[in-house]
Amino acid sequence: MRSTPTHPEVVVAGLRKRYGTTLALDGMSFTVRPGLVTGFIGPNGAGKSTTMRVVLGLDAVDEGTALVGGTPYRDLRNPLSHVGSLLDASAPHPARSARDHLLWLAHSQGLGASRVDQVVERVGLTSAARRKAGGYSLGMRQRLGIAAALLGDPPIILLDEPFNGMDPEGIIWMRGFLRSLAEQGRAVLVSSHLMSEVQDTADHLVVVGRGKVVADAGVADLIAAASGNRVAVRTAARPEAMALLSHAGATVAASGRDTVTVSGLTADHVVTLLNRGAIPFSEVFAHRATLEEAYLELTRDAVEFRATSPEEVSR
Ligand SMILES: Nc1ncnc2c1ncn2[C@@H]1O[C@H](COP(=O)(O)OP(=O)(O)OP(=O)(O)O)[C@@H](O)[C@H]1O
Repeated sequence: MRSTPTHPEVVVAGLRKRYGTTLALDGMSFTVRPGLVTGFIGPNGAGKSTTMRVVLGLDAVDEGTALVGGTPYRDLRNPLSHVGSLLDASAPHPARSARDHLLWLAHSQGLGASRVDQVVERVGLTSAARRKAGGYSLGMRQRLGIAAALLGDPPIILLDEPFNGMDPEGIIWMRGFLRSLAEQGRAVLVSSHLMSEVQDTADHLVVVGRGKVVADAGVADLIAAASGNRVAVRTAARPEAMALLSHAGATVAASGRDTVTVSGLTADHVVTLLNRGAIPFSEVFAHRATLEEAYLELTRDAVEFRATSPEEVSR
């Protein structure tokens, strides 16, 4: 049976950390709550791995606190039964099998072989568990790392880029697996630099850029915020429609093959203007952003190199 601490949460508050001239963490603050998969997402170098290392007591900070179940990680008496983590899925000794690796870890925690067999089965490695880990694919090493994280049956799980190296079948498995961990009441933090990896899995998103949080919200709220009050127009006369609406004071952008997204005007106003200008259109509808768009918008200033879209026109 799992012993759950009273507050199986991770609370990160005001973390600041500098590596030489690089400010890796610049006031990073958020909470990871039980029963939810929290996606920890941001471009490369945003500070995700550093934050996880700080939470796990592997890196010191210049300022701020990171608490696990109300306690700094280093003060936990039996840490692996509180927090399971996957930071770097480098293989264990290549000549050692997954099972032997896990047995060694389990013994260090006073756990027996039956727990090893349970976690091996849970991550779908049973048929490969007695093979040498040196021959494992990256996806199999990720599963082995997750099995190790689960050994102590912790209520908090931190996984850094667990989708790395997984094939499509592995990704589908991983999504369902993360959901099941949250449904068991665990607090699950999963980092990724790709929104597509976490969008069907996460309940909550902490979006980071340049060492700090740029959005901390439920998935639906993020989409609503990114959608704004924009209107989309489908038209065969896109250049004319863009010129007319832009002239009327709207901010317009081309999207898809034949669509213009418009902000600054109501749908009624857009229809009136298009009719008045005799510009044909097949549809005018409320624009709904995708999570990917929301993410790109939020992290726009945090990405060092990004190609600009030649289609974008603003007033
Ligand atoms: N040990 C280190 N020494 C020097 N700089 C570091 C070190 N670790 C991280 N950094 C720098 O700190 C910043 C944050 O890095 P971090 O690895 O935490 O980002 P990340 O969001 O996990 O990125 P990625 O998705 O690429 O893993 C980066 O600019 C990185 O180069």
